Amino acid sequence: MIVTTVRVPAKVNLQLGVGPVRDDGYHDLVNVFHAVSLFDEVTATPAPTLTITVEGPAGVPTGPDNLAARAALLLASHAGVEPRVALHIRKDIPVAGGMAGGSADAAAALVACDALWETGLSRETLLGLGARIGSDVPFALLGGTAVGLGRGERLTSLEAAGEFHWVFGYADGGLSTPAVYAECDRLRAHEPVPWPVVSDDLMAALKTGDPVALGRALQNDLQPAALSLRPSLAAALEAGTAAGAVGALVSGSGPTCAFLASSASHASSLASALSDTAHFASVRQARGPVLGAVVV
Ligand SMILES: C[C@@](CO)(OP(=O)(O)O)[C@H](O)COP(=O)(O)OP(=O)(O)OC[C@H]1O[C@@H](n2ccc(N)nc2=O)[C@H](O)[C@@H]1O
Ligand SMILES: Nc1ncnc2c1ncn2[C@@H]1O[C@H](COP(=O)(O)OP(=O)(O)O)[C@@H](O)[C@H]1O
Repeated sequence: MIVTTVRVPAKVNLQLGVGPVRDDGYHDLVNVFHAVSLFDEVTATPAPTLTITVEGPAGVPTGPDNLAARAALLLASHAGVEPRVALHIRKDIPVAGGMAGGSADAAAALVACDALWETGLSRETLLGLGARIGSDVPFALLGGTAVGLGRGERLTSLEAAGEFHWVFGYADGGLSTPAVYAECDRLRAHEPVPWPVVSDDLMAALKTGDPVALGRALQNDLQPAALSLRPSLAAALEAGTAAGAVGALVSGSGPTCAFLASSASHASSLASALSDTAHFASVRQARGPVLGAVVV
């Protein structure tokens, strides 16, 4: 029996510039995605009907609202095949953590089902189907470091020199992405919201691979909203800075905190210092950039 397993990374947003809310309820973004070495795995096995099983944290739906199920159904209907597949998801990416775990699983399911059903869809078609599932899904297919415009789905890959070393502080309990965008709108209701532009400092830091410069250039317009909804994040970020992180920010819509280290060994000592605090449910070390969804 053919079984296909796809490994797919989490992301952190190096820059998340959020423009005014659009008529369709979405926000135009400058979203600089960076894929990091925390992975989910999706295994596709032939089965009479579509089923989803999840290994790992609680709180992930196993019905048609699982993003991997939506991906399998969309691909089947696009390719004109029956969605006869059992998808098993091994989760290591935090749920509702601002690291795009659900989007990652959708991207992995697209790649796994395309391989299992031998539908041979082009990369462009998979990216297009991904964008219909969620704004972050195309990046999980692409990986690396990339800037996403529009909702975040119009991607251009960026060259990044070398490797960056990260520490992630997972929280107890997630934050809802729509709720964080709504809080961002509420906080900015009485001020002009400029159109976001790509940060020159960030682009320069990526070209040279200098972690200190990258740390200074990290920027997340959703961070004030995440902190407003989860005030304890302020002290959590401060703990990382106090422990020597060269950059500290909320990952996307949060509540995961991302800390940049200056080297692999610095990341190890930072991770162990943060593990000794009470700010995080767990602390993980990772490097980036890494590849997007790949068959393993
Ligand atoms: C904030 C980010 C940063 O990368 O991700 P997370 O940190 O949550 O993982 C993304 O913009 C989340 O992308 P994704 O989770 O795919 O969002 P979608 O399913 O497309 O949209 C969910 C909801 O988020 C809001 N949304 C999303 C994208 C966008 N450009 N503007 C928005 O306002 C809308 O309220 C939308 O209904
Ligand atoms: N495969 C999946 N993994 C995780 N969450 C999923 C998945 N499919 C659907 N969801 C739902 O999507 C919500 C947000 O998931 P996730 O992508 O992990 O968050 P975020 O957008 O913050 O990165 C979850 O709370 C869950 O209800």
